[in-house]
Amino acid sequence: MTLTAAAASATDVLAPDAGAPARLRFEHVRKEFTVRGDRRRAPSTLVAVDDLSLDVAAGELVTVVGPSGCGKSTLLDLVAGLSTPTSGRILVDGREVTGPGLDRGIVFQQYALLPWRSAQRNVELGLEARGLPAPERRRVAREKLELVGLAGFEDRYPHELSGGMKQRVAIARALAFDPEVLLMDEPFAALDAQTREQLQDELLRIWRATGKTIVFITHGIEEAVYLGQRVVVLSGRPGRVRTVIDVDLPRGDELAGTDLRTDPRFVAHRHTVWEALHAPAGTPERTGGAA
Ligand SMILES: Nc1ncnc2c1ncn2[C@@H]1O[C@H](COP(=O)(O)OP(=O)(O)OP(=O)(O)O)[C@@H](O)[C@H]1O
Repeated sequence: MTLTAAAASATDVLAPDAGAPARLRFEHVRKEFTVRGDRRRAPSTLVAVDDLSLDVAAGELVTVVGPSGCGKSTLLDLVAGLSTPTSGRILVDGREVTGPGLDRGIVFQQYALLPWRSAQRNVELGLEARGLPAPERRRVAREKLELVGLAGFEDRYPHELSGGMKQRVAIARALAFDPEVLLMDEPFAALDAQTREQLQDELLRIWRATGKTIVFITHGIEEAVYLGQRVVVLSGRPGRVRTVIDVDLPRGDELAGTDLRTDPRFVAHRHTVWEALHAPAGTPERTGGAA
């Protein structure tokens, strides 16, 4: 199916379920940066994201792909409240995001663990800021480390952990204060292929166990299709929603030890995302699954 053949209205693209209120809503978000001038050039304005609208339902796992520099990280910073939109709004459960908050947890590509703290104490960090008593902090941190498959590694320091383990600690830390939304910015990009695939499965398991709403940014088309219930494809800068693709694939027990990546439906979805990424600028938006 070509992109033009399945063009759909922007409203269809925005609403995963018209009846359910969005957990996360982007309303015509635009973000400009001022680029410093020099002796030859005057300062200028760079539009990183423009008129981006999207709804993410509670409990959804949405992946976001787009060309390098199209504003993916900018978008995540905006949701995290680390920067503010130039215009438009971002809402979490109907409340406008105006700064960082405990309703949003973030996992970056670089684990950002404190090297002088054990895995357990790294996970406890956010809980200390909330003023949770020590026994409660320890209990929650142990529970989250167990959830990410690190029971028994509580006392290890970051330098004693593999890259995959460090990223698990970072995920446990983000989950520790029980955020509504988990924001993940290319969290597995620095890992080797085998560890990455393992953590993708772990993330799906954690997502099913916790029911969190997850927005996952990635460069990888396969990763986007493997993880996402919907794949949001952004256009080149300024980033706009070009296409939203529903991914309808067998999950969990249905898979029964088979390699989903070789399933013809997976291959078809991957191709659809590839086509969307490589479509010429100005191609109409579309939504739906693979052809
Ligand atoms: N603080 C800033 N000041 C000026 N320009 C910025 C700033 N932050 C980002 N940009 C610019 O905004 C655009 C989008 O950057 P962003 O990092 O969001 O893209 P991205 O899609 O995440 O890129 P990549 O896939 O390569 O990581 C880029 O052109 C970048 O140079």
